[in-house]
Amino acid sequence: MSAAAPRLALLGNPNCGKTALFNLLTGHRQKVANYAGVTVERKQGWLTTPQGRRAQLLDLPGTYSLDPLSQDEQVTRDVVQGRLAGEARPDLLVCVVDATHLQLNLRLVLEAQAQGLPMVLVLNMADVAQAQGMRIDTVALAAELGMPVVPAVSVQKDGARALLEQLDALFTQGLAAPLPAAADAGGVDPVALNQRVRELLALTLQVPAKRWGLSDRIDRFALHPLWGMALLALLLLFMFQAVFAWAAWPMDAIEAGIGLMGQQVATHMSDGPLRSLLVDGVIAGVGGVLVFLPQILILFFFIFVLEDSGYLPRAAFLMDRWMGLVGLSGRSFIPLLSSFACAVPGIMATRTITHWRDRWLTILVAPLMTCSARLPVYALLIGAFIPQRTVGGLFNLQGLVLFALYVMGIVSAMLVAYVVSRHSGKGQPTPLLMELPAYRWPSARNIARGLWERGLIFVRRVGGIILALMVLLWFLSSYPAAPEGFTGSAVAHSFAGRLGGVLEPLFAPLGFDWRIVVALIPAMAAREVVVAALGTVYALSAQGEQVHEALGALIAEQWTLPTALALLVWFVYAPQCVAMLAAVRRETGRWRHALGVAAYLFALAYLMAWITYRVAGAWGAT
Ligand SMILES: Nc1nc2c(ncn2[C@@H]2O[C@H](COP(=O)(O)OP(=O)(O)OP(=O)(O)O)[C@@H](O)[C@H]2O)c(=O)[nH]1
Ligand SMILES: [Mg+2]
Repeated sequence: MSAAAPRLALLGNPNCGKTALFNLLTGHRQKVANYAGVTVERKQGWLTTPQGRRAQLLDLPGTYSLDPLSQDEQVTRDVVQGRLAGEARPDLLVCVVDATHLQLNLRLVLEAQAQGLPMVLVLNMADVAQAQGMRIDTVALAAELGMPVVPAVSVQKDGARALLEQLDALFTQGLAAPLPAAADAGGVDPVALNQRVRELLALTLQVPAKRWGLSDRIDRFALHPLWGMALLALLLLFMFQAVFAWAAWPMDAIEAGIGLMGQQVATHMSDGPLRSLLVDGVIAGVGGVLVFLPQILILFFFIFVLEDSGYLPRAAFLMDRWMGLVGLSGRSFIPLLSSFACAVPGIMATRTITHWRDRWLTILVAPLMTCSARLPVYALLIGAFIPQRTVGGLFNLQGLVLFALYVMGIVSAMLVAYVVSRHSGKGQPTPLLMELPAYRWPSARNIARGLWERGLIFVRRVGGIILALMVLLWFLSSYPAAPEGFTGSAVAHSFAGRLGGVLEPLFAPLGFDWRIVVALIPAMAAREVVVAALGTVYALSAQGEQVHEALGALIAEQWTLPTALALLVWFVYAPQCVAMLAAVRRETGRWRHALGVAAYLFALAYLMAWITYRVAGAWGAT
């Protein structure tokens, strides 16, 4: 790229649509959602103006002020002031404001003016402002502020045309050289700032008389201490019911397809290592995980709807009091909720938490939220051991058990937070200051795109790391081959079987036999690998009629209920996820912290699985 290409940076309050604009201009697909604090690091892309000029565009975390409170806001200040090592200051600030919240948003614009950089003001969400009957005199605003002002709708195909044309005009003119930044970023007098904002609004903004909006009416119910909680519980319960109920037929279809493929290969190939690799390693292992694609997509469908609608910060508001009781702040809610998808972005999202103590506590318990990689494990075991029964005429028992496992993770997280915060001294309770965005219909395009991407990620994982691990596991479980006349399972004679045998005594108190232990080892890389690994190990050790049975049916025959329950509980706590531990190391800067997380999770997993095994056994569930 040409070294002379101008560098543009997007600056604005949280949730004003910077990332939506960034995606529209650069064609990227960064995460956009209807709550504050979605973007926590700087992202870079390229845009092309209608006249064919290229410019570099930076997306930044949202901030209310250039006087940063949290780590993500600090990134924004550092970029704007050119404090980031190895990175020049931007040549132009593209200030984005939510046109429906000018009073709040203009403060940052005025503060940014003290930075001495050329600026453009984008009045985003122009569609919403118009629908609310607002009128903004852009000409007067531009004259008052001394910078170009353009409207934009960042979620519409051509919504940034005015901005692009304005950029062309600016580039033709030549951008002014930046002046040195004001020494003290937050040094603007807040009283004077508010006064100036009021003046500007009086001159340029016409709003219709305030009506009770739909958002307010919904919120009277959704934020009610009692009804609001009931709604939240119902929403979550419905979600887990749907994960089982809606996924049934697509899963059956995928399973049938994979079964057919296995049979075709088995009948058309001559017996030998290659056939075994394909049937037992690839098809039984990898295919076994692929079956869970529909459930993962359904889970993400709900997560996307919740994110896009604006409901999440309401849930955070409802939960704030309860989180305070265990020493967590309401700010922890969204990072913890993101951890339902995956703990890695959840741990990254803790950058929005101001106090280190609150942040560390959130990082510590984030892995206890049930991530989507555990879903295949849960679904496999629930499908095999929990009967498909209707409870109370309404709920399906499998969905209820799944819900209970999620609740178990949440309750454990709360208990751990409580114990740790009691022992690490009382922190300052930080009040939850959070904007409640207006409710919005989730955009079908956004959701479809998100699901497509999620599906691709899952299939790539299955075809990449899981496939590779399964080939390796197949090899380790097939060699050395059992000698002629060896009685018992051939797998037990292999490398993997011997290793499983050595470790078996350690896990025997939990009811795990050597096959489960063998499957737990590759699952260190990623939790859902255990499903594939069980598929491979059981396919290799299947005899006679069992050869054509699906994994679920096989384990239902061979395991006792206490073993299955203990393994389920193991995965509520399981520390097995290299990516999560690496994220803890990255965000805290210390290996010690990552090892601490691994150790406490392992201890908890072992203890809880043991208790489950003993209690279920004593209950007579054999
Ligand atoms: N109707 C409408 N919605 C918009 C517009 N721009 C963004 N949105 C929505 O506003 C919400 C916030 O958008 P984001 O792009 O994530 O906001 P952000 O400024 O990057 O937020 P942070 O990263 O948290 O600072 C999302 O739900 C978008 O779909 C717009 O012009 N019109
Ligand atoms: Mg963003």
